[in-house]
Amino acid sequence: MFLKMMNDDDFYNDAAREGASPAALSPDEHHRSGIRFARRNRLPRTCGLAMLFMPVAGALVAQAQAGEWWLLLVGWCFIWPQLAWQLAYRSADPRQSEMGFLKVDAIMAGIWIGLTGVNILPAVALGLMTGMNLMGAGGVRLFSAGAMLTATAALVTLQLTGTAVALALSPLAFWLALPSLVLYPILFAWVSHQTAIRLAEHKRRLERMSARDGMTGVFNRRHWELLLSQEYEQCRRYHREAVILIIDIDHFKCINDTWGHDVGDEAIIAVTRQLQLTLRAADVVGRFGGDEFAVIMSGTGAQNAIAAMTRVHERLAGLTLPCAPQVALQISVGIAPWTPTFSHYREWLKAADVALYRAKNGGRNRTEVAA
Ligand SMILES: Nc1nc2c(ncn2[C@@H]2O[C@H](COP(=O)(O)OP(=O)(O)OP(=O)(O)O)[C@@H](O)[C@H]2O)c(=O)[nH]1
Repeated sequence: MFLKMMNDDDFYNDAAREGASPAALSPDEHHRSGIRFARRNRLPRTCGLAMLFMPVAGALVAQAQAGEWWLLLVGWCFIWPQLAWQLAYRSADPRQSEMGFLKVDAIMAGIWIGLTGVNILPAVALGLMTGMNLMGAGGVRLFSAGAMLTATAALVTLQLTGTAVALALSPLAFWLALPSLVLYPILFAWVSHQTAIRLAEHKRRLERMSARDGMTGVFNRRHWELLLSQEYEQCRRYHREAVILIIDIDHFKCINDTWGHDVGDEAIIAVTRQLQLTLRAADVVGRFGGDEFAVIMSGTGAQNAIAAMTRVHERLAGLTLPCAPQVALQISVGIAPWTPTFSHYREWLKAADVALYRAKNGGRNRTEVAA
């Protein structure tokens, strides 16, 4: 789980891969997510390969390898990380390219393991770095593929170059490999931690988006009903007082038709603000869609709810919309106190709806309490 979080987009896209929604990401989003993926690998690769230079160089000296290998080592450790990033960034499919580059790293690690005669500490440092990157980016599947590539590349290199296997541990090799063995896992953990923080923020944003109405910021109907069902359970268990209110703007269609939808939207936002300003912070305001709102008042009786709504009526009477000062904003309200006769929260909701209907039929701009 933790390693998978290194690659947070994969974490979210598991459902898509399993067939739930293959078209979850648009091509643009896929491209951007690929670039983020490549960017996440950039720092570990840059620092990791730089750290590997000394242990591998030390072992190359011991093996007296030819000069061109040194050029390749310098190129891999210091130029390749920037080149890989640039290539992935410019690629049509950055994720796919980066996956390929991780495999290139695995092959290169195998080549160095071969050229150093499987010198144990550089080999462990090489395997550790590439292994962590592969596992973090693509899980067990990519790690296994990478491990195979590393092993094959090491065997082929040993064969082709005729390098003698030198498994012995030297103090110099130990000191040259130590920084990468200690520092790279710490760096990798830090990058994972940063990814986990971003993932948590992303999750919070998604949760907020899924619970709130986009225009007004109050709870949407689905989430409000969830909170109502919880309130209903509390009332049933502890027989405590609570009321719900359904609020509808009067003649809203007329406001829309006369002044346009922009003014209609402004009216909806104005009513929301008046409700928020007038009601207690603990009251749960939701928008049912259109011009209809709902409120849960926990620990409150019908009389207090009526008093609160009288204040809202008064505030609205004194309110003018900047874009349409002639518009008179009025609301009708249906109130339903909880009673033990309700066998489901929907019956409670229905009672408030019936009260609202009575308020509308009784002339609007008024509050009615369920019988
Ligand atoms: N501007 C705007 N209008 C919306 C929105 N959602 C729904 N509407 C409109 O709101 C109107 C709802 O009107 P109703 O509540 O059915 O009727 P009304 O005119 O308010 O009449 P009464 O409720 O009987 O007083 C419809 O014309 C919808 O098209 C929105 O987000 N913005």
